Amino acid sequence: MSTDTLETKSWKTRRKSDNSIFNGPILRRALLDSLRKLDLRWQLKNPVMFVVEIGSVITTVEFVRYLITGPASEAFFVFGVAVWLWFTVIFANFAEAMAEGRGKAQADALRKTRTTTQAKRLKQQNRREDYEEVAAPDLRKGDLVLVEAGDVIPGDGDVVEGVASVDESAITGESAPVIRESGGDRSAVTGGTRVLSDWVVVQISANPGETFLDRMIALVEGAARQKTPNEIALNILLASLTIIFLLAVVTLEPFAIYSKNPVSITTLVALLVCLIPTTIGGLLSAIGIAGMDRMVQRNVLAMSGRAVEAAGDVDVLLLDKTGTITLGNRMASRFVPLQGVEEKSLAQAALLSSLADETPEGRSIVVLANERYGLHDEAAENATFVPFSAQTRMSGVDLNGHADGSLYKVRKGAADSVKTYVQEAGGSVGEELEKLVTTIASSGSTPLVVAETHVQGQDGSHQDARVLGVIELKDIVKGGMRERFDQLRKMGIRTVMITGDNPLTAAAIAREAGVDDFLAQATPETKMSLIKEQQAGGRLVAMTGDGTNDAPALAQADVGVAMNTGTQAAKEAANMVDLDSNPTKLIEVVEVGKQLLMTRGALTTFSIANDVAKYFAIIPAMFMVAFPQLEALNIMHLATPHSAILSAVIFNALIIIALVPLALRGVAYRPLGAGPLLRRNLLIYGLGGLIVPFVGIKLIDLLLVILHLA
Ligand SMILES: Nc1ncnc2c1ncn2[C@@H]1O[C@H](COP(=O)(O)OP(=O)(O)OP(=O)(O)O)[C@@H](O)[C@H]1O
Ligand SMILES: [K+]
Ligand SMILES: [Mg+2]
Repeated sequence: MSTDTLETKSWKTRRKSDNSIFNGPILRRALLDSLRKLDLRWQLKNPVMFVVEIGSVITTVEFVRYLITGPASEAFFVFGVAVWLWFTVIFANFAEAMAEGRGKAQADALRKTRTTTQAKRLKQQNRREDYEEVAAPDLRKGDLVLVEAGDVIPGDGDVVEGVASVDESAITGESAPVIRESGGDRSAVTGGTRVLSDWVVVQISANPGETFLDRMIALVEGAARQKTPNEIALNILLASLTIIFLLAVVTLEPFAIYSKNPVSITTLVALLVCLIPTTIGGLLSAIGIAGMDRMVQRNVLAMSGRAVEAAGDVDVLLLDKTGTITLGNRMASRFVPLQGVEEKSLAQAALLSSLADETPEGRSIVVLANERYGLHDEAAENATFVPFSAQTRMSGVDLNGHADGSLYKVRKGAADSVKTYVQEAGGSVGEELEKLVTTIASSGSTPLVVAETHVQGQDGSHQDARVLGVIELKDIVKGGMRERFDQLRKMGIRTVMITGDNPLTAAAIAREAGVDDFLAQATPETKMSLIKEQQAGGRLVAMTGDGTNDAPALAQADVGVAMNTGTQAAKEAANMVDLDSNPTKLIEVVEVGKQLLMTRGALTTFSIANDVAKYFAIIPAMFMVAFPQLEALNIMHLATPHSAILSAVIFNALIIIALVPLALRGVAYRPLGAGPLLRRNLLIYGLGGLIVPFVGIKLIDLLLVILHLA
């Protein structure tokens, strides 16, 4: 038992202590992997590096040829070019392997937390005593299992009965236990976590091999990674540039032969490699993997690279109110009867309507009725319970008491829903209720209206409906919300709170939390259509939520972040899961996304600018003998044609390895608008890309001369 707790700790500690990118074991594994990735089949997915590797093979063959035929000086030069071309490919492989390395180490640690547990599978529903022991891998979707204090939860699922505190450190790394309970938006449990106290019945929601832990392992390991549309587009651009330069270089040859100064194959290959965008070609995939990894560092699991990119461009953020902006344990705090109704009979009706209400709201009503009025939850005879739904916004009970077929119904729910219900049953709703609801809602609390109906006669012809009073549900806005929303505003992101609650409560909470806008009385459908509307206007929408009623919207959003505490439905629909269940995590998610886009943009700019300088180094070197007029181009004054070419190739390889840390860490993020950010990057990486190679190639050339290598 304690061993896997230890493993758990090590996965978190590893992550925390790991902020230096280069650590021993990861480095060793990456070095080996960069040799493994020399396999040409692997290189096929990266056209730029594929061409470089073919060039390495050609120059190696050339070297062997010169070894045999001489002259030795030429063999020496060709050897230098061949070696540095191999290095170019290996450095690019190394960048990718380093990016993958941390994920692989985490996947290993996670695998160790997968223990083979025994499960207590219930033979029938509602009979907790009656179970059989089976191995966790034998569980299937839909199975019900009992998990008691001390047991490891055998698979992913939703709590359908009971409340328990759960140690989820195996996946979240947080040691504080969390509460998981049936009925509300905190029902999801994850296989491999442990129940600390009490018991729960869990309905298994994933077959073996498809669990959250499996998906998490595949994700951090990069096994599930696919190229994003942006990456594919950039790759096509890089491939096109490569083809253009390839054609340009090939057509140089007849030109050179005509000038009676044929250029060697090695020189042509060197020229080609220097001109094609090897820097970004070599670092592109590392940048993407590192972006996903930075999400994991922040305890966010991004299911796709596409979601991470979309996060960088988000315009609108939709947040759900209860549990996301507020603490979410909406508790009944008082019963307020209408005139002529006794407080106790309101409490009695409220209790009756909540006996089978498994939501936290419902349970809190039972508790309050109990504490305040000593009322007890004796099971009602002949009761049909009406569970809460986000569509009806009501819950209650029908009591079929008497032989004469009379019916007694109690309903509680959102004010407008219950009002409509009462009016449809022939009752009336007065001024007094209106005022009461307004007062409670304006304070940010949620009013639940309680009504009763007596139905008489076999055909239900005689109905008598009336409102009894209101239950006040109190909720609290989480701390630090306003600051976070201010920050989002600075980043150019609009925040909208959406809630199933009434407009007055929504307005009060919205004001207190400092969101830009809100939408009240939202159903799952309206949440979804709001997102579609925004998307139709060309905006990228992010949404955070936890409830089952958020699931369709989470799936529709460009970036859907589900709280780990939420329901399985929400977690499955979303394309990110926040293990810390912190709704304002989206700020960090956006930052990581922006950082990814900026890093890719900056290194692409740098790479292309960079190649210009190599052009100035190599072209004069190639043709100076034949065309002395080209002296004007020879602004770098490199020692010899050979040293010029070799210096350019060496620089071209070294720049990749030099930029690996930047590719892995990402460029520094600043909350600036898109315009200033672009200008700043063009200045640094465009201008830098132009200047750095001139200096670098010149220095390498000097060094080669000093060392008598050229
Ligand atoms: N157990 C319940 N029984 C009856 N009515 C309820 C119950 N729980 C909530 N309601 C009413 O239904 C409304 C809608 O609830 P729903 O869960 O869809 O949204 P919400 O939790 O208020 O908001 P959010 O979407 O931010 O979570 C609530 O505002 C409340 O008035
Ligand atoms: K290049
Ligand atoms: Mg809700």
